[in-house]
Amino acid sequence: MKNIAIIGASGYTGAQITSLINAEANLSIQGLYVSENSLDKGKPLSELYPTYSHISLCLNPLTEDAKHTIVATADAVVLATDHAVSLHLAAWFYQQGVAVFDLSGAYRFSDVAQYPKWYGFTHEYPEVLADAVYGLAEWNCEQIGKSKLIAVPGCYPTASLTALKPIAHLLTDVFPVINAVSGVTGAGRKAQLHTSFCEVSLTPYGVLGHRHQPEIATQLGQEVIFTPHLGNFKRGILATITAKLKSGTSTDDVAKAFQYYDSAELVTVKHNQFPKVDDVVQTANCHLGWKFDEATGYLVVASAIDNLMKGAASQAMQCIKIHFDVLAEQ
Ligand SMILES: NC(=O)C1=CN([C@@H]2O[C@H](COP(=O)(O)OP(=O)(O)OC[C@H]3O[C@@H](n4cnc5c(N)ncnc54)[C@H](OP(=O)(O)O)[C@@H]3O)[C@@H](O)[C@H]2O)C=CC1
Ligand SMILES: CC(=O)N[C@@H](CCC(=O)OP(=O)(O)O)C(=O)O
Repeated sequence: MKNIAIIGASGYTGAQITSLINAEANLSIQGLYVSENSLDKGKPLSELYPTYSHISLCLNPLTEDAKHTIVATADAVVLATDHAVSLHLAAWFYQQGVAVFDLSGAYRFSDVAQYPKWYGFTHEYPEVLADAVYGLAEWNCEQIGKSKLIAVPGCYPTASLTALKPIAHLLTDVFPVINAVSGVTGAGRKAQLHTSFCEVSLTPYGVLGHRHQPEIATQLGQEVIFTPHLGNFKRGILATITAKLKSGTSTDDVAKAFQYYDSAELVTVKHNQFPKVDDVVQTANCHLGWKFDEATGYLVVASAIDNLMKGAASQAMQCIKIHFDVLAEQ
């Protein structure tokens, strides 16, 4: 039995992973935490999320005492907090010997030079960062098992990399073009004008400047054009990607490349059939669909995930299970 503290549990991803951990026989919840002065401290999680009325846990303020109790009693912490909050908490818990599963972007780049530009802070913990592993579950299983600091990928990078990594060896110098639409929960639970009901309307944002572009490019080993869009739905991401493949590539070559996922429980690949967001919402699955034009060498591959699940909480759960080998204990 592994005991897990969840910090940022009142947020969308934090509440989601709380429900997943609560449902696992071999995991227990050490406690749910919000910031020390949170308006929600002391409230039952179910007051914020009546859908979780079966979870009778309250939100605790993350005081210094609480942090020390977590170190003494928890095997791991999940950080479902903003990048700038995770930056410090991840380093502190990691240095105390607690395994850290960070849903933020604070440890996703191994190069410290990337942080000021994309996250607006200088990374103060290069020695901790050096131990961090990128938690793309279907690709980095061995490393996730070994490191006690897992940087769980962003939602758009999960959708994009799951689609592109199998065909990375077939790409040319032509940058793959990723157009992705996300539901509004991708922006988190806090009130913001651009995510309010009357403001949301399908539109691109972060054009040629979203922080997930370098995250995808770094992990793929190839530059990409990435354009995110905010859609007027709550959950889910659909990334539709166009890529020019090497001259002489056949449809069979592409099919063979996607066979990488033949043994992957959560990734489904279809040829000439394209995924829908509704089919993956509330699930841990990624649905891929592709079509290849041998005459022009262009591939279109679409990838659908639930941003709060495969794009955050359920991928963190995959990492937790890999790391602790929870399934093997059952
Ligand atoms: N939403 C999504 O689809 C995805 C999000 N992510 C990443 O996951 C992280 C969480 O995102 P999301 O759930 O959307 O965010 P939310 O804004 O919904 O939730 C943030 C949580 O952090 C808490 N919090 C804020 N400051 C502190 C602090 N100093 N100490 C402890 N808790 C704190 C908040 O509670 P309070 O303010 O009351 O203290 C709240 O519980 C972010 O880094 C995000 O980038 C990654 C992939 C997908
Ligand atoms: C719709 C929306 O706003 N989505 C978020 C991405 C959420 C996510 O995956 O984020 P992190 O890399 O921040 O962890 C955004 O574009 O910033």
